[in-house]
Amino acid sequence: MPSILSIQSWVAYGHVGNASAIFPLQRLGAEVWGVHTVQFSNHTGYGAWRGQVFGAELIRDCVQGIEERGVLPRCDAVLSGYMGSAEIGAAILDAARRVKAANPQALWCCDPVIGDVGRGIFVRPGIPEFLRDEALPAADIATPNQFELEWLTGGEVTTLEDAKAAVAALQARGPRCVLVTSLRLTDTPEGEIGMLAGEGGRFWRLSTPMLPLSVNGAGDAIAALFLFHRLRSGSAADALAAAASSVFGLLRRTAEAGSREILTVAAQEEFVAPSRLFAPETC
Ligand SMILES: Nc1ncnc2c1ncn2[C@@H]1O[C@H](COP(=O)(O)OP(=O)(O)O)[C@@H](O)[C@H]1O
Ligand SMILES: Cc1ncc(COP(=O)(O)O)c(C=O)c1O
Ligand SMILES: [Mg+2]
Repeated sequence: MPSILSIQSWVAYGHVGNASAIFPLQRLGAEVWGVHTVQFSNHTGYGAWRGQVFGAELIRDCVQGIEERGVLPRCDAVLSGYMGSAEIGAAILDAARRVKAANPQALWCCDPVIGDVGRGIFVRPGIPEFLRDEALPAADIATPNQFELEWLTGGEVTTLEDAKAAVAALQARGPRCVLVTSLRLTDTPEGEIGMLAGEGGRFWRLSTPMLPLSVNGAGDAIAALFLFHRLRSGSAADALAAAASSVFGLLRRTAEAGSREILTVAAQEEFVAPSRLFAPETC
C-alpha cells in the first residue's frame, strides 16, 4: 500500500481539501501524511468562513520534521491542492523536490486549484501564475478542471480536439499524465459531464450523468482517487475509470440526501466498491 504526503487545505466542517482527500485514501488502505495549508471553519464556496492561512514556514517545518524521521525514501507520492498563498506553493514545490530526491520513483500529483466556470478565479493573486510557471513543470500528474485547463494553456476549450491539444500543451511543459475534470464539450450529450485523461500520447474519455447538485470537494476527492489508482495500476485509463466511478457514487448519494457537503463518510463503500462502473473509451 502506498504512503502519500498530502499537502492541502483543512476545514473543520465539511469536506474539501485534505478533509475530502485523506479519508478515501485511508479507506483504500493508503498511509497518508497530511500537512495542512490552511485551517478554515468551512470551504470558501459558502462565501463566508473563518480561520487562517498558515505561514509557509509551518509547512516547511512539518515536511522537515517528516524528513528527519528518515521516512521520505518510502514516500510514494506527493498530492497537492489548495495552496492558500504563493509562498506556500514554494514550500510545496520544495517538499516535492525533497521527496523525489529521497525516492526518484515518487510521483507528484498537483491539482492546480485556481477556480471554476461559475466562480472564476477564487485563489489569491500569484497562485495561478505559480502553478503554471513553477509547480506544473515539476509535477508528474495534473488534474485541472476545464476552467483551469483553459487558464493554464491560454486558449478556449470547446471541442474534443481543443481539449486534447490543451492537454498535450500542458504535458509538453511538465506533467506526463493529465486528468481533466468537469468537461462540457460541443459533443458532450445533454445531461452528461465528461472527463479526459492523457498519457504517453494516448487519450481516454468518459462521461457520467450530470447530477442535480453543485458541491465543493469533489475535485479534491477525484484527484486523490486518480493518484491512488494510477499508483496501483500504472494505467491512466484504469485510474480514470476507478476514480470517476467512485466519485459518481459519492455524488449520487450526496444528491439523494440533498446535502450541501459531499458524503465522504456515509458513502465510503463507493471508494472500495463503486455501485456503478463507468468504462473509458479511447479517443
Ligand atoms: N453535478 C455533478 N454531477 C455529476 N458529477 C459531478 C458533478 N459535479 C462534479 N462532478 C464530478 O466530480 C468531478 C470533479 O468535480 P469538479 O467540480 O470538476 O472539481 P473541481 O471542484 O476541482 O472543479 C467531475 O469531473 C465530475 O466527475
Ligand atoms: C478551502 C478550500 N479548499 C479546496 C477547495 C477546492 O474544492 P474543489 O474540490 O471543489 O475544487 C475549496 C473550494 O471552495 C476551498 O474553499
Ligand atoms: Mg479542483
